[in-house]
Amino acid sequence: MTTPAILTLNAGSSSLKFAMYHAQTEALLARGQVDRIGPDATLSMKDADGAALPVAPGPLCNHDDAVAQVLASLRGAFPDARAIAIGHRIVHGGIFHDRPVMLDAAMLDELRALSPFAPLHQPHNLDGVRAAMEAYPGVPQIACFDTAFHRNQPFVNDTFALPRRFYDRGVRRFGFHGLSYEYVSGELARIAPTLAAGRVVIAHLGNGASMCAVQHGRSVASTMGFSALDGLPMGTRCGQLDPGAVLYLMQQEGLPPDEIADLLYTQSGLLGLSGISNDMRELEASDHPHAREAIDYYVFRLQRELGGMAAAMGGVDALVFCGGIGENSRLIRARVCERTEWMGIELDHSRNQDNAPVISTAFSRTTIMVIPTDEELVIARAARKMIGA
Ligand SMILES: Nc1ncnc2c1ncn2[C@@H]1O[C@H](COP(=O)(O)OP(=O)(O)O)[C@@H](O)[C@H]1O
Ligand SMILES: CC(=O)OP(=O)(O)O
Ligand SMILES: [Mg+2]
Repeated sequence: MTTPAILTLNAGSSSLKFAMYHAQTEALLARGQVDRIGPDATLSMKDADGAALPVAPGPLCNHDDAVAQVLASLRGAFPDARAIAIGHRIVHGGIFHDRPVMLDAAMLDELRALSPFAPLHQPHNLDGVRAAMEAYPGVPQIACFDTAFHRNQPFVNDTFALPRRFYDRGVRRFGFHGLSYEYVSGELARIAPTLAAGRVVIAHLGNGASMCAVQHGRSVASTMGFSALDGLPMGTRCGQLDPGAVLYLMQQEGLPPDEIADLLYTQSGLLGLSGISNDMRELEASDHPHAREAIDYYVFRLQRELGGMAAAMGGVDALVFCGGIGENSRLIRARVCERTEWMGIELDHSRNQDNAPVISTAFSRTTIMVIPTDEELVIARAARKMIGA
């Protein structure tokens, strides 16, 4: 007897996250990741209870290697599983895709043309697709877009005040992290339908970070814009930046475009400000003044953007934290909620310390929640639906 399975792949610039689900029951069978793809890469895999599973030995020097070793590890641990669909996280779906699509050669060409819009994500996402197509010829491959959730935002959040022709050419705000927002909004609708029908701010605080204003279940504003650089500061990305600063780097400091891209994507954010680490745990543990200032800046920007998201909806009924920092950092959550009583936000410090699902006081006008996100499950559900499993 074979087990029909759905695989999900989420290929980042230096990581590959994956999961496998039972196609009929949607039960998680395994999840894992390859970190720091290259000579020092590591591959780990766990079962649904979090117990470590053995992985295949072999090189993890590039994305092709990583996909091959992941597939070999899954085959080794689940010899009876048969992949009937593979779902992929694709960061950029362009201006038209507001839902998942089946991948074929023409669609791959269309998505490859979007690589300049997301240079640090899209090419790797598509490398993952190619490697999976070669390993599983004939198995349906489904693209799930990070941009889809935001595609029907109002024009005022979709555009920049540039001449119109650039909007028509796709210089728009795409939002990103949409799979996470879809999961968290869905969970909120399940746990607290009245709140989900109102005005919700979701803060996705991982290595990449953004906030989204979700009203009546629909994205109306978000902090990430044209690229995954905008909005909140992140592990290594700058977040909101005056375009004049980029002009200065080009014109006065003479930095070529590739170096500027590297600076903004990989040397800025928490890492750039602290000079110590991109990892919030390390910064929280450090007593270096630059680590403290990096956290101060992070919190300050979060508070400013929170005010902006609330303003976009005329108020806020629920604030939801997710992502590695949002789900785990008591310090960041507590500090973001400081001096926010004017917005009706009142944190219950002991619930926050306990990492409780609801961390606001009984008197808080705004409910504050922590909902662990699950982008993989959103991808698996979409793939299942696409093939009619
Ligand atoms: N207990 C914790 N306290 C503070 N930060 C944490 C904690 N656990 C994880 N993080 C932070 O979460 C971030 C990674 O988020 P995650 O969502 O796992 O990343 P990715 O975007 O790669 O999926 C890192 O900055 C890490 O330090
Ligand atoms: C779109 C984006 O920023 O994704 P990540 O946070 O995974 O880098
Ligand atoms: Mg992430």
